[in-house]
This record gives sequence, structure tokens and C-alpha cells, in this order.
Amino acid sequence: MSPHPESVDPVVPEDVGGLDPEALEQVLAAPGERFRHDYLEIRDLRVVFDGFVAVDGVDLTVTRGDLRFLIGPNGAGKTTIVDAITGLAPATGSVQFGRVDLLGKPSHRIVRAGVGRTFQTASVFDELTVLQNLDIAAGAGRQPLTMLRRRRGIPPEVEAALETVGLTKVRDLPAGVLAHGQKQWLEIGMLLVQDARLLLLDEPVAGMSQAEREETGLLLQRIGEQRTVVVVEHDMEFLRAFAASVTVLHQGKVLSEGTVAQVQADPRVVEVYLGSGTHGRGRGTAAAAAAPAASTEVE
Ligand SMILES: Nc1ncnc2c1ncn2[C@@H]1O[C@H](COP(=O)(O)OP(=O)(O)OP(=O)(O)O)[C@@H](O)[C@H]1O
Repeated sequence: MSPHPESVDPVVPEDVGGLDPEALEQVLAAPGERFRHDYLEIRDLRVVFDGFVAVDGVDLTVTRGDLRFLIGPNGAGKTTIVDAITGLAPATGSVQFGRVDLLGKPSHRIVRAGVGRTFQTASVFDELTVLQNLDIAAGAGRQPLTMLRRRRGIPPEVEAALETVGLTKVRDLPAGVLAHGQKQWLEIGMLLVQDARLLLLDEPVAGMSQAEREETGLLLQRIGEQRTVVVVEHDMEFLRAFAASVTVLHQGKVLSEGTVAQVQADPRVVEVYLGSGTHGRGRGTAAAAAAPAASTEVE
């Protein structure tokens, strides 16, 4: 849909540091038993906008421990599926997570069911500091009375999230001055403190440097070991490096599903990404990025 936001020069110190996987342990620390029923199960999902079928009977199952990438040409319906799961697009069918039926629930109830998402354009509060953004996200899971109580110091889960996403040194800066990649990290941190157990990430590495992409990929792999993670992505290099499994969408339907190697070898996927003008809806970057992968399989 919208073009990737240009990466802006960060107005932050050079030595901000990277992500800290060890700090992540503190945020994630939770007995696996609690997540036993955590899996996303979508059946016959359909989203229609004024007669236009954007999502057309999609089935999707993502289990905890998976790191599922959703790919597909421009307009395939990827973001709309995430919108439907999070209550932002009207849908029919069924969407269950952790035994909770999500369809038809208002967004705040879906958040409370443990579902969190990021957007293609980071949706942090620019005027508030990094710390305040995280604090608000942490509050999303708190009872109103606890929210009103004055708290001394930084809650440990917020501190651990700050370290995890490498933003400790910029915690008092307004989020608006962060570089695009750092905003994406902040959003991931917000999902962690919000205790999201299903994380839906829309193009999380857009605008990031190669080093940042790698750090983010490793972070997502680690989170994916404990939580259910779905990544909407156009970056095929990133996908090849980090996806555990892939669902390819095309014109609102699931075209192919499997490991990276399996979908790359699927002639239907090759056709959609490399095909003639009839499938020419793919955005240039996606098609171009997919081409080397597909061609290695077809050569
Ligand atoms: N609110 C809306 N009203 C009408 N049509 C919409 C709306 N949202 C999405 N669409 C249409 O639904 C289709 C799927 O859009 P969607 O954003 O889900 O695709 P996508 O696969 O995420 O694409 P991209 O990779 O470009 O983000 C597109 O044709 C889009 O124009």
C-alpha cells in the first residue's frame, strides 16, 4: 500500500548499541505451560470492501514456536488479514487465538486476548519519550486501579524491554526523533511489555540497515520460540535468512505454504513473482527481490 517511509537520519547518539537478547529472557520469562493453547487458527476468512473481495477464504494455522512469514505481491491481502485479526477490518469466517474467538471483538478486547501488532508506519507517540511509550504499552495490560497508583522507578519489564530493543540510552528522547528502524524496535518492545503472545508485524525491517535487519531477525527468532509470531514482509533476503515457514498470498487467497525452500520451488509462486503482465501487480521491489530466489530453483 503505502511506500516504505524513507529512513531518516537519527538525532540520537552514535553508540546507541544493538539489541540485547539476554534482556529478552527477562521479558519473555514465562512458563511454557501458560502458552500451551497459544496458536492462531484462521478458517475461511473473508474480507469484502464495497464488493471488492480483498481476502477470499483464507485458512491459516500458526503454532507457537513458528516464525511465519506472509508474503505476496502488492495488494495480495496480507495487511488486510492482520487488520481482520486485530478487529480493524470487517471479516467473516473464524479467527481463534489461545481458544479465544477474535472475530467481532473490539480491538481492545483483542489486545487483552494477547494479540499485538505493528504497522507499516510505526505508530508510536512521537511527542512522548521512548520510556513513556513503553510505559503506556505496559499499562495496556494493567487494571485501571493499578494504573492510577503512583509507581516508583521504572517497572522491571519496561527496563528489560528497553534493553532488549537496544533503546536504553535514548529512553528519555521523544520517540519522534528516532530513526525508522528504532521506531520499529520500540514498537516490538511495546508488544513485549504489553505481554502480547501473538505478535503480528507488518514489514518490521523496512528502512533498516543490513546490520539492523540481522539483529531484528535474530530477535524475532528468539521471540518466536516462545510466542506466536507472524511477519508480513516484502524483503526476500530477510525472509530467506529468518523465516521458519512461509504463506504466499495472491489475490486474497493462499497460493502456497511451506518452508522457504518449498515455496521457492513452487511453480505457482515463481509464476506470480516472475510471471507476465497478467500477474504484474507485484511491487517492483518484491518481484525483484524474489527473482533470485525463484530463479535459483528454476534454473
Ligand atoms: N479499507 C479499504 N477499503 C477498500 N479497499 C481496501 C481497503 N484496505 C485494503 N483494500 C484493498 O484490499 C486489497 C488488499 O490490500 P492489502 O493492503 O491487504 O494488501 P497487501 O498484500 O498488504 O499489500 P502491500 O504489500 O502493498 O501492503 C488491495 O487491493 C487494497 O486496495
